[in-house]
Amino acid sequence: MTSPSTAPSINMAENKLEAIRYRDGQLSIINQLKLPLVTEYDAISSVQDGWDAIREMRVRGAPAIAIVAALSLAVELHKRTFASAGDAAAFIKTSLDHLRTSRPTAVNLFEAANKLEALSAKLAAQEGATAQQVVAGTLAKIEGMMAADIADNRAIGKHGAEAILAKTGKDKVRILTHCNTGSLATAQYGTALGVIRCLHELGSLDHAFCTETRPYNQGARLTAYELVTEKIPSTLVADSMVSVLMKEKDISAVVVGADRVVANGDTANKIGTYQIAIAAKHHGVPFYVAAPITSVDLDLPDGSHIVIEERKGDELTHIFGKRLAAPGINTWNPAFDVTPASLITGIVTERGVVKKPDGAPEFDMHAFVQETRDQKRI
Ligand SMILES: CSC[C@H]1O[C@H](OP(=O)(O)O)[C@H](O)[C@@H]1O
Repeated sequence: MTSPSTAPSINMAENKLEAIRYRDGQLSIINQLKLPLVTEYDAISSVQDGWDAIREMRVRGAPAIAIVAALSLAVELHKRTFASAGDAAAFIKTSLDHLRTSRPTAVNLFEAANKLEALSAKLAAQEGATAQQVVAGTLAKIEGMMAADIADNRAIGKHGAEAILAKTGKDKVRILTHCNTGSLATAQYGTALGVIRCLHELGSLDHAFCTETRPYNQGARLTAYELVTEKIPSTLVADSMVSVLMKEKDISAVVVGADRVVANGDTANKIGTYQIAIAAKHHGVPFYVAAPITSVDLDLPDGSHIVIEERKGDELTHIFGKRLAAPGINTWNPAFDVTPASLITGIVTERGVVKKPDGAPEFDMHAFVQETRDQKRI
C-alpha cells in the first residue's frame, strides 16, 4: 500500500502543504507517523485502507479524518459497478458503518457519514433511480468536501484573528496553540493554526508558541513543521512549560482546535488542552476554540457524554519505536480531554465567533447554529 516517495509535501506552485491528494478517483495521504523526518505518501485504494490510515493515525485531525474516510469511499465508488440503486446505497451504508468504527471522539467523521448515508438513501429511493445516479450524487458530495473545508478554515482564520485583536486591543499578538490543527489536520490552512496563519498574513502576529503535545507529539512534529515551513516566527515549548510561559512571555491569547464541541460549549480536544485552559484562566489569558460547524455535536448536552478514545500505551512508552519508559510501568493514555465551557472565551467558527450570553457560564450552541443556518453551505 505504501508508495515511498521523495516528492516534496509542499506544492510549490501554490505554496500549499498537501496532506491529502485526491485526483480522479486516486487518493494518497502523507504518512504523518513519519513526519517531519520523512515525507512519504501512502496510497489509499479502498475503504479498508482509509480505516487503517485513520486508526493508525497516519492521517489525523478531526476534519482530515472525515475527509479521508469519505474519499476512501469515493475511491471504491469510482472502481465498482452495482446491479441497482439499492445495491449502491447498501454498499455505501456498509462502508460508512465500518468507517465510523475507526476513531470515536472527533464528531466530524460521524457528521459526514450521516450526511452521506442519508443522501445515498434518498437518491436510491427516487422513482426509477439507477446505481449510476446514486454513485454520481454521492461522489459529488464527497468531492466537494475538500473545497468546503478550505473555505471554512479561511473564514475561521479571519473571524479568529479579528476576535483576538479586538479582545486584546493589541496591534501584534503572541499566541499559544496546542496539538496540530493546520494543513495536516484539515483539507488545508487549518482551524486554530489557520487563525495564526491569518494573523501572520495580516502582519499582526508577533510570535506563535506551540506545545510538544505529548504523547504523540503533534506539536513538535507537525505544527512546528508547518510553522517553520511557512517562516512564521515561532517557538516550541514542552507541555509542562505552559504556566511559566504565560507568566513570563506575555502570551496574548490561546487558540486550540476541537474534536467535538457539544451543546453547552464543553469541548473535547487533544489531551492537555484542559490544563492549558486552567492556566489561561489563572493568568487572565483569553482562551479560544477554533472549529468548523462540522465539529459541533448538538445531540450531546454537555461534555460528560463525550466518548474519549484511549490509545495504546506504546505511544507513551516509546518514541519512533524506541522505548524511553522503564519496562514494566503501567500506562494510561486518553487521547483527549474535555475543557469546560466556563474556561472558554469564545468558539470561533466559519460563521462567526460564538460568545456566552451575558453572565452565562456556558454557550448556547443550539441558538448559534439556528441563527446562522442560512449561511450553511454543506
Ligand atoms: C483541527 S484538528 C482537531 C484536533 O484533532 C487532533 O486530534 P488527533 O491528532 O488525535 O486526531 C487534535 O485534538 C486537534 O485539535
